[in-house]
Amino acid sequence: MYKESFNTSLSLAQSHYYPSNPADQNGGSAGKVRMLCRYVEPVLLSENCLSVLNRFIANEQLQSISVIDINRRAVGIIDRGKISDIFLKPFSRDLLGKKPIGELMDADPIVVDIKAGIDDVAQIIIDSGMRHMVSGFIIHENGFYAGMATGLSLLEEITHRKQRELFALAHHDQLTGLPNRLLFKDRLLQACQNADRNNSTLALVFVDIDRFKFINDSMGHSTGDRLLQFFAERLAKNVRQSDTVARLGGDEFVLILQNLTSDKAVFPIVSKIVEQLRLPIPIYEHTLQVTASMGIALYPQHGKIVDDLIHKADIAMYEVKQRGRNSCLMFAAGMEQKSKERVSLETHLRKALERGELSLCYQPQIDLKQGRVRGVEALLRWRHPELGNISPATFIPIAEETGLIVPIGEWVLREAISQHIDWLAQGLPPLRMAVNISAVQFQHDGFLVMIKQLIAEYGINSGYLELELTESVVMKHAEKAIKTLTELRALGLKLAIDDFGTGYSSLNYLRKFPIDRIKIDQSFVRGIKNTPANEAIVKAIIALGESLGLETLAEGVENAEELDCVAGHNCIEAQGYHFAKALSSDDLMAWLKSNPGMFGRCEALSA
Ligand SMILES: Nc1nc2c(ncn2[C@@H]2O[C@@H]3COP(=O)(O)O[C@H]4[C@@H](O)[C@H](n5cnc6c(=O)[nH]c(N)nc65)O[C@@H]4COP(=O)(O)O[C@H]3[C@H]2O)c(=O)[nH]1
Repeated sequence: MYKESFNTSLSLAQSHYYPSNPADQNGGSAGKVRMLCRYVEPVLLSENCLSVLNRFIANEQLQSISVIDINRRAVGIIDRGKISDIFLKPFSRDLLGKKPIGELMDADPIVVDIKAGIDDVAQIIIDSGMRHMVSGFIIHENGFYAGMATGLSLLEEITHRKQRELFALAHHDQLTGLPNRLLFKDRLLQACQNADRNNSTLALVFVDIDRFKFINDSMGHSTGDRLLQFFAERLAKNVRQSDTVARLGGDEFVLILQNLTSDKAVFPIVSKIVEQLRLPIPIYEHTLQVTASMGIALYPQHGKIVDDLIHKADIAMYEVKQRGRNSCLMFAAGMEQKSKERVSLETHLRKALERGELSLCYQPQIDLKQGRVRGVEALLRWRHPELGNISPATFIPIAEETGLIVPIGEWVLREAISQHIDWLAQGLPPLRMAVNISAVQFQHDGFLVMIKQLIAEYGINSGYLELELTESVVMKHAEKAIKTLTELRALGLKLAIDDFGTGYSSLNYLRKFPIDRIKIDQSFVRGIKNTPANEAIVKAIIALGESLGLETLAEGVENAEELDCVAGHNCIEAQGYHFAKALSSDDLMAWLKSNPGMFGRCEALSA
């Protein structure tokens, strides 16, 4: 029976293995003494010293031998050092050889249950002043001798565990527990090798939370962290165990989907994930609804080299962002060229400001009742020495994504204010100066401070400075927007909602926004006479403005027909090619001179 229990312990000890996935090891049990247990034939208390000496001589691996009583209970331990020390003395073999072992053994062994935790044993050894650290301790199971463990094996186990912890730390993301970039690359390499062996396809999917930065900045970092954890859980729940979900940093996640039966097999999986990610996420007292953009690259179709594959999945994800987010796309050859152009444009844009390649144009805004210029809209222009004129529709989104819009936006405001002051100095009546403010700028922490500083620095009458914000910028996180708009209003600035009608507006909020003007988007003005639906919308927006006490301005008026129509519905102001395109300061002067009625009597222009 004892033999049986010894053998069981031995086989258990031998069969123990460490899981290969470090995440499993990390989350696994703290480790039992069972894994240290080595079966060593014990000696009986009544045996004599010589027989024990012979065992040590025959087996150099033995550091110590345990002593059991006739009931097979551990009662002592004999250390190799002690035995050899005694028997090396002259005549000791003869003198002590026939004595019972009980006289030489350490009668105070550390005996531990096989189920005890390794940490507890380590603590017992430390508490006993490190006794038996080398020789070992005796392990019992249900009161019977089960084997021995040396302190060395305990040390080794603890060291391994520390190494595993360090491995897990170095290879896992601390916030979500997912593999990090380092481990992800390793897994991807392995997955590619597997795909080669099995002749199968794998998909690498880049996942990015849409507008995460904004959520993180506006709702606080702890909400952001919680969101990332939820997001990680959702991703992990929606893939197979054999697949990998990793976090590369920030809000960037990746999936490695293995053993796909065909190229198309990835779409149902990814579409399902997109759907699942959209579901509301309860965080503290909020319920957040986020979306994600996903880019897919296939191995081996889109790249045989891991870095190449990563690059392509990233390009595909970027393309999804460009097309309005909240979707997934597979990499396609054309995307790469577009991405290269974008990167090159971004590099040029970074230098555009310091190289003086940016300038402003001004498009007149006309009061329709009086037929006079009331203001101008400042529109940014970029002329690159080799690439020529680059449209703001192309470079403003890049400036927004890279954060360059913050310094560029400040430059625009400075330039526009300087121009306003310059025109006044030239004797022109004050013109309202409308400046476009992008979402990134508006949400930037230093925005209000910067505006206050500019007003103080230039001494501009703030009533002539109008900020244009799009509908979506103010409607999203409307409560916060109301606060900022109210502060801007208190500084005396005018506020306009740009591209009105293209986004989603809550009438309730619209009522609360301290704004002065609604700019009707040009898509409703275009061909208004022949498109009854557009005319109805324009009419409704004008009526809405009237009822809320807001002025209205029709954008993109290109001909007399469109002008008559918007004027006929009592729109207050208009701008568009029918009057003038966006003009340089000099051209605007020339235009004003050739349209003398536009300013009424103005000596500066008639000079
Ligand atoms: N087809 C047609 N177009 C007309 C007509 N009248 C004006 N436009 C164009 O419509 C755009 C109006 O500006 P937006 O809606 O603010 O749209 C602007 C604005 O969103 C952005 N943008 C321009 N300058 C700035 C800036 O300084 N800061 C920021 N954040 N965005 C700017 O770039 C967009 C495009 O600007 P632009 O290319 O200058 O294009 C301008 C203008 O040239 C017309 O009768 N017909």
